[in-house]
Formats: sequence, C-alpha cells, structure tokens
Amino acid sequence: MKSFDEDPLDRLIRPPPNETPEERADRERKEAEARRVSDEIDNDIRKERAALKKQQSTVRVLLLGQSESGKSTTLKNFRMRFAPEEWQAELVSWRAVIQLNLIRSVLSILDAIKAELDNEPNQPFLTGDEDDETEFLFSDSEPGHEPQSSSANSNTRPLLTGQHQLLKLRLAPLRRVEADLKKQLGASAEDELADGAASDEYGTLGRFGGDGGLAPAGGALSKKMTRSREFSVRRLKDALTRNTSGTGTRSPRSHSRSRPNSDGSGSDNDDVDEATDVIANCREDIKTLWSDPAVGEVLKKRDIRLEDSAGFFLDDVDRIATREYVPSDDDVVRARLRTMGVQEYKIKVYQPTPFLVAGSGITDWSLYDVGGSRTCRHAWVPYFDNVTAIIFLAPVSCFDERLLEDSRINRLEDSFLLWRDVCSNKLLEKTSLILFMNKCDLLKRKLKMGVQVKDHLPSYGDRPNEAPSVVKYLKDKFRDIVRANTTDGGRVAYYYATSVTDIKTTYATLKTVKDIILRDHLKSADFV
Ligand SMILES: Nc1nc2c(ncn2[C@@H]2O[C@H](COP(=O)(O)OP(=O)(O)OP(=O)(O)O)[C@@H](O)[C@H]2O)c(=O)[nH]1
Ligand SMILES: [Mg+2]
Repeated sequence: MKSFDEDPLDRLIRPPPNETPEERADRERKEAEARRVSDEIDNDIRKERAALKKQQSTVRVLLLGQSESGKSTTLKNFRMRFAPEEWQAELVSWRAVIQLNLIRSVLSILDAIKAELDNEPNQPFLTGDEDDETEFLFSDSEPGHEPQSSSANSNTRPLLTGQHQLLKLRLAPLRRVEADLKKQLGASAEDELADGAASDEYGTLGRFGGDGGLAPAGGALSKKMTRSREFSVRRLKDALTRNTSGTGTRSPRSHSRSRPNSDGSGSDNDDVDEATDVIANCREDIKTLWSDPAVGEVLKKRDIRLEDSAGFFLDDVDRIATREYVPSDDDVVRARLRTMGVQEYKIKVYQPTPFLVAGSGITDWSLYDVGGSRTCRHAWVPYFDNVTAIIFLAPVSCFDERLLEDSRINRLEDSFLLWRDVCSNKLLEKTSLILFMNKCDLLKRKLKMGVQVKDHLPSYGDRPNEAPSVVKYLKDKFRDIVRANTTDGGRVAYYYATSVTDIKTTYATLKTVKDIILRDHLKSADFV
C-alpha cells in the first residue's frame, strides 16, 4: 500500500533501484552540470537585479538650456560643493583654460587695433536674411544703435599711434601661445570650425526653425569677434587630465629665459611651462593695453564690450599673468569653455537624514552637461529616458540679444521655445522641472544702464524697468508655458532667480534643489 507520507518529488529524484556504478557516475555528472547551469542563471538574475536597483537608485540630472545660459557653470558649482575632493584635484588643470580666456580678450583687442590702424570699417553682423519680416513676441528696436558706415573712420583723427603698433608687436607671441594651449587641451580643428559654422538646420529641439525675422542687434558684432576665438573640447575630463600636473605634460619653456619680462624684472622661476612664462612676460603690456584710453575708445567705437563677454579676466591680469598662478574656485566658475556633445559626471553625494537610501547616506548622481547651441540639441533626446530632474537654464539678461548661431532669433524667445519643448516632451512627463532664471546680475546691470525691456519685449508694457519686476513677469511666462503644455495642468515646476557665477548664493540654491530632486527621486522609486 502506498504511504501518504511519501514525498512525490523525492520519489522522482530518487536514484533508480539497482543502479550500476557507471550509471551512478553518469547521473551524478549530469546532476552536477544541471546545478552549475542553474547557479549561473541565478547569478545572472542577481546581477541584473543589482544593476537595475543601482540604475533606479542613481539620481540622473540633465542640465539643459541654450548656449551660454550657464549650464556648465551650474555644474561646476554642484561639483565644487558636493564632490569637493575631485574639484580641488582638478583646480590647477583649469589654468590653461583661464589663460586661454585671458589671451582671447587680448587678441580681440589686438584685432580691433589692427582693423583701426588699417582703417577697416566696422563690419555689421549680417546673416543675409534681413528681409524676413515675421514677428514673434519680441521686437528689435535698439534706440541709438546705428551700424557705422565705412566712411565713419575717414574724417576722424587717428586714435592710435606708433605706441599701439609697438604694443601690438610685443604682444604678438600670445597668438602662438593661444595655438599651443589649444593643442595641449585637445581642441580639434573640427571644434574650431564649429565655432562659426552653426547652421539653423535644427530648431529648438530639432522641430523649430527661426521665425524671429529680426534685424541684427547692436551687441552682435562684439560677440562675434570674441566668439570666433571661443573653443571647446570633445571630452573635458581628458583635456583636464592632460593638464593635471599643471606643469607636468606642458612643454617647458625653451626660449624665454633670455627675454626679460615686460616689467623688466627678468624671469626667475625655472619650473614653469612656456605658455605661463610668455603670459607672465606680457603682463605689463597687457595692463597697458587694457588701461589705454585710446584703446578704450577704439573698442567703444567698434561696439566691443569685452567686460560683458564670457570668460572675461582682463581685470585680473595682475593675479593671473604670473608664474605662480593657481586658479581659485571663482576663477574656474567664471572660466568659459564651450561644451560639445553631452558630458557625463558621476558623483557620490552624501545626504544626511532624513533622506537615507537603504541605510546608506550616499547616493549616486549622474549629471549630464550638454552643448546648448542649435547644432548640438539633437544629441539631447537620447538622454531623456529615465531622467530624474532637469535643471533648465534661461538667461534672463538676454532679452535684447540674438543667438550667435542665428541672429534672427532673440535669445529669450529661444529659451521660451526650448522650455516649451521640454515641458511637452512625453519622455519627460515624470521628470522634475527646475528652472534657473539665470544671469540676474547682468540683468540688473543692463537695466541700470538704461536698456528698456519694453523696447524688446512689447508685451512687458509699462511695468517698472527693474529686475524684480522683470523676473516676476518672466517667471509667469515660463509658468504659463508649463500649464499650457502638460496634460495635467497642475504639473509642478520649481523656479529660481540665479546668478550662478556667484558661488555663495548658488550654494544656497543648490542645497535646496538637491533636496527637492532627491525627495522626488525617492518618491518615484517608492523608497518613501
Ligand atoms: N555674470 C554672469 N555670468 C554668467 C552667469 N552664468 C554663466 N555666466 C558666464 O557665462 C558664460 C557661459 O556660461 P556656461 O556655463 O559656459 O554656458 P553653457 O550653458 O554651458 O554654454 P554651452 O556650453 O555653450 O552650451 C561663462 O563665462 C560664465 O562664467 C551668471 O549668472 N552671471
Ligand atoms: Mg557648457
């Protein structure tokens, strides 16, 4: 009689009766192989689960916005505060970038001097599309700005003398240093080509063409002149590692010891690379150039405002053009290096209670910094998948400026269109939206100088021409775009007025933003 206690499974796996030793060995071999395969599968499943968990627990933040909106600057602030060791280790390798920024300003002045000495007319920044009359939200009256005619120079007394000619010659070695530094950082010919050759093939996120139809703005020429010297690198981390030692991989000076400094003191530091040495030798000449009233007049006449351009370090020559120069936090935050493609930064952020993940105080963050010019924007979309938060940078001081890559488009208009694309993108439906209305310091400066918002943004009407009122007005506009472009009109976005070159106030904002992102992340991952 069959026992009810008998385990049916046991019966199945029980060795057959009368098993020969050979049969037994064969069975055991097969069983061992089956166990090995089973263990392997279990292992793979475990690994996949761990990877998925890690991916889900990684906070992914995308920095978006047009070119020169402040994305990389925001990222630098973030890394400085939340990955301080890595930041400190990287500081010295930014020296070459800052030196290049400084040289760029000097060479822009030398170009202007050359143009003046050659009696070249001030070239207006034309695109060939000036007939397009389409109006959007913005108008382009810029009272008082008239392009200069080519005969404007001929009747005036010469501003420059032989002294300026001499200064130009003495500073000429900086052209070679510029080329050397770019090579060292790995700025490719392709990158430099991209500087001036942006097409309008891509709209905001690839969907929109330019419909501003506006005449060129006054500041465009000055921007164009400095922009043509702008550079970028394919992989910032690689470029910086090449310079990590500060002097290590950079070529030692070869000729400079025989040359006295422009202050006549002679060079005394043998352990310095050639670029730093040449720049230090040029210090006094750079100062003379920048403080010269006639040069100032030439720049003004040619509508070149270096102070307003990215990576402006001419007021810091005394500190930077030395052999001992080590960049400060502020310098690195203000340094300009155009982003190409998408650059990923992984950092570990320590988060004290109450947002602990599975008992650990550390969260993995992946921050993505993207190139903001129109030709770069098609590269953003693949990163929209599974992104925790977007920090969108909209420079609010740009209400009277044009895109460098398409001078028909007002920069503020471009930011609105881009924000609209982000808000309405299905892939980003669950993503936290954080808007930085950036460059408030420049907005204040511009309004103080008397630039009228309503002249460029007619709908602003007779509201006060003051920063708080402008920021509030723009915030409402951005919020209206969120409401109009999301399925549930109640989607929450977070708005901040920022000046991200101010590292102190930005720290306060970033602390709040970090908490918001983490809270939303934990909520969506069901950790809380
Ligand atoms: N005064 C001022 N300058 C700013 C501010 N934010 C950024 N900048 C400067 O503007 C320049 C451009 O900033 P980036 O952060 O490089 O701009 P980006 O958005 O990364 O630009 P792309 O890499 O071209 O897409 C830099 O020289 C910054 O120092 C700000 O709030 N105030
Ligand atoms: Mg950038």
